Amino acid sequence: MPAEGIAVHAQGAASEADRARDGIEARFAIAYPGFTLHADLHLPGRGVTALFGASGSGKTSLLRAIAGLERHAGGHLAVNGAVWQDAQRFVPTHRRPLGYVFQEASLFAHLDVARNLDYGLRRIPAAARRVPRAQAIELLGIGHLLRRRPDTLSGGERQRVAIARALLTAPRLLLMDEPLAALDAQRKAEILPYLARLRAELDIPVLYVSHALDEVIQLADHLVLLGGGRATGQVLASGPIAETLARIDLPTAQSASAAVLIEATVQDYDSAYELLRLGFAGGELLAPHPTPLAPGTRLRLQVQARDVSLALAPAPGSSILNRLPATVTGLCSADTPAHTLVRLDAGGTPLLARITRFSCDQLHLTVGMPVWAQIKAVALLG
Ligand SMILES: Nc1ncnc2c1ncn2[C@@H]1O[C@H](COP(=O)(O)OP(=O)(O)OP(=O)(O)O)[C@@H](O)[C@H]1O
Repeated sequence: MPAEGIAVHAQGAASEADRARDGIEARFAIAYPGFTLHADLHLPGRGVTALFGASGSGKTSLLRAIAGLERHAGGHLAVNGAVWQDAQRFVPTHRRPLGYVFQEASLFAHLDVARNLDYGLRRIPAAARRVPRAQAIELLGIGHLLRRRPDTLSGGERQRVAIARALLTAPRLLLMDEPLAALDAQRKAEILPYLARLRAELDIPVLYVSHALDEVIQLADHLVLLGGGRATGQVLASGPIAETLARIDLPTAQSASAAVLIEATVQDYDSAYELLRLGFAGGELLAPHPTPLAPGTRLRLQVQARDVSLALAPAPGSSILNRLPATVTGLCSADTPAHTLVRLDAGGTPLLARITRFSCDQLHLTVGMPVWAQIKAVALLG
């Protein structure tokens, strides 16, 4: 394996170096007894990249390789121009400017929140700090918790402290390994907006391991999909989130929970019916919401493939609010023999519809056909 890694690097040294300056270059051949994963990734140097895939596909192993917690011969890692591993060098984990947030927050039980944060700060000279202490506290909403001990905090609060502490270590890369997996749905919903704020307000690239698609749709800009069998992990795709989720050749689209991401902007609010009118490239959508949101607010929407039905004409007398003219751009079998997955284009925005194979045959759907996409529910993801 080392020979392969070096050869790839030597062939295009100049262009590799240029590319690596902007982005994360990660090439690893991970080989454990009974499991292998070859990854050759060029990831954006900013924003959130999700490492998503089934249990055992190698997400954590890849993250540990990137952190330098496991040393794999022949590996190559450069983060926005800084080489952390190649044929000649291996920067040990404690010398890598990275923050690591695990599933369970590992705070010091005998220290209050303020001292837990200061512990992160100790080894970072003031000039090197990238996120001021006050900003980290404000971003994670933990100002009122500073005098509390970790055992008096909820799981979500503990995790917010752990994230703030990771930010204070002046990271050039933030690694998060299922940081919400130990939380119940309510705690998860509480903490997700804080993570979305980090994405919006900090210029630190994040690699985010998850196997929860809703989390990924809410947070990620780029998606790395891992898959494979029990003994072999594989990178199935790596690309911008919206485009990659709509690829019908991938298991994400073929599963019963398939969904696409639409970026929309609030147009106005009908307070009599508590409905938001949202604009996006493919038209307008209405979504119930208990409170007004300011026009111009940008939102991520999740549209489940199972909530999209198709009609050949705009059906009158239906309770479905959202109907969009669209074109069929792809058809393939879904997760069960009874279902078909239809890819659609609505004014440049890809959509997925999971319909019965029977309906697909009844409508004689073919690629290129104009249809009406009827969307039963739209989840607003903030
Ligand atoms: N240090 C190790 N030695 C041997 N095998 C390992 C080691 N670490 C991980 N594995 C194996 O590598 C495979 C991938 O594990 P990994 O934890 O990376 O998967 P994952 O996608 O993060 O899974 P999950 O979502 O369940 O956390 C598994 O089969 C695991 O048993």
